[in-house]
Amino acid sequence: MARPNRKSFAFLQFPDSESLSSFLLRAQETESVKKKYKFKQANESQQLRGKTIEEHLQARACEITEEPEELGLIRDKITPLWALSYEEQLGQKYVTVQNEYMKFLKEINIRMKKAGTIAPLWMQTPPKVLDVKPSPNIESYRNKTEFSIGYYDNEEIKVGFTNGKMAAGTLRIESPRTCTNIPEQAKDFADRLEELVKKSQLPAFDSKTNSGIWKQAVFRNSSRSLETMATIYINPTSEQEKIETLLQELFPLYTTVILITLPNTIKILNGPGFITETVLNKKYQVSPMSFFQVNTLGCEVLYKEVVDLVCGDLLLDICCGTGSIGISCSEKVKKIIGIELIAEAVADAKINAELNNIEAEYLVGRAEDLIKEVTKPIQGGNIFAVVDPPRNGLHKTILQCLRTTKGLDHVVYVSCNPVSLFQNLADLCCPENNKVRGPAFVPISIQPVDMFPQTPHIENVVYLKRSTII
Ligand SMILES: C[S@@+](CC[C@H](N)C(=O)[O-])C[C@H]1O[C@@H](n2cnc3c(N)ncnc32)[C@H](O)[C@@H]1O
Repeated sequence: MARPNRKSFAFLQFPDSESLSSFLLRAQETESVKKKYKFKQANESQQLRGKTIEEHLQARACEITEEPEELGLIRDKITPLWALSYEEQLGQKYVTVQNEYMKFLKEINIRMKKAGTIAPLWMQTPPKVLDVKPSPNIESYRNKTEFSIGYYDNEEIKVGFTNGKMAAGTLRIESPRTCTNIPEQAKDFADRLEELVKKSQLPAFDSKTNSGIWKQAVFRNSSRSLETMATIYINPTSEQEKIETLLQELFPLYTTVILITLPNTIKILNGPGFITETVLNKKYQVSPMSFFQVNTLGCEVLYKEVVDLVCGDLLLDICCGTGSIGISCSEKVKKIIGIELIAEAVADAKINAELNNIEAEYLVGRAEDLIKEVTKPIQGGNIFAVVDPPRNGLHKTILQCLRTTKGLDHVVYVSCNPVSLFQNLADLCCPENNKVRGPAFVPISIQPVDMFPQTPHIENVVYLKRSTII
């Protein structure tokens, strides 16, 4: 594969038409879940520009003639703030949020000037970013750890985290032992799986040649239910039976063991095929493909912030995952409608609503495609939308819909990325113009919550109220 710098396309080269057809089939299968791909035959001049796989690898080998960059420690990569005290970490995160907030206020000013409107009252005394709420646990807090399976220095098979760079020739897998955010149980799982992979004598994935069988693994554990879930990902192979037999050694150790043959064939080898977790006294079933907040105790702090803000007739839980935010708020609202992209997560959400005796409706699909259908029949007021999108933030269609839906006067924006958060808030809070319709929202509170100690990541809960009801 050759991907020109900063371009949203790539040239793919296949050794034969059989490989091409099987690739197109696999691409089609993954398409509906994440992205839509377009494929076309490269023309002659493009073909001339493309390199063969061998030439590509050779060129890369030549690039490695320079002294390789010194490889950093894996704990610096996974937990870059480990050397700071927890207070210093929180201080650093506060500054990150504050900086993005300042950019947002500046952007609102620019848009007001462009629209020729006068500054709304809230701009005279904008809310302050509140102090970061700390995580109750600052080490071993992750309830989900994703491991790569590959090689250390080209030879030794490892299950751990990727370190180094492909282009510098330093890419390798390292043990997670020094990373303080990972629980011992997950580290032990990595060691055990490593032994099994070695014992199998089947190749681990090699990113240089894009070949090999054992690819990755995900370990989930609940400190509340004490349940564990080991999910192992492999490339398609005629040795699947041998792998399944080997993985039986894990059965007595973990509640559930799952084998996923890429791209998406899921086989539950042992146990129920999910893990159960408790957050704010509500029970949740979490399947291997479903999102769940990775720090359970930190998640309680985060959700409590949301629950304290919500109080209405209808709650739209946008990007709802396993339904956990809506379900946490269930005592404060009459009705919940959740929208989520991943079908397995929606299946979990439906079960979770039942488990907690809550009536809720869940829709599978992209929120940007479903939001109009959901908001169109809405009548009356007192509607809350809680949005909790992935790192890249909300789609423009959703932002537009939030602004134009009558009766939807409260938005609680939960975000793991301050950059996309404040960019989206600019669209929700700027004055109306010919691109952005509907009365603006006003930021009422900005509450950072630390869910990821030892790392620079920070969650935020921002409460917005419609300007017309203030
Ligand atoms: C940060 S997670 C939040 C999940 C849930 N609110 C929670 O607290 O566990 C974001 C969720 O958005 C879902 N998602 C991603 N893109 C989406 C889209 N375009 N439409 C709907 N859901 C989406 C993901 O599958 C994931 O479950």
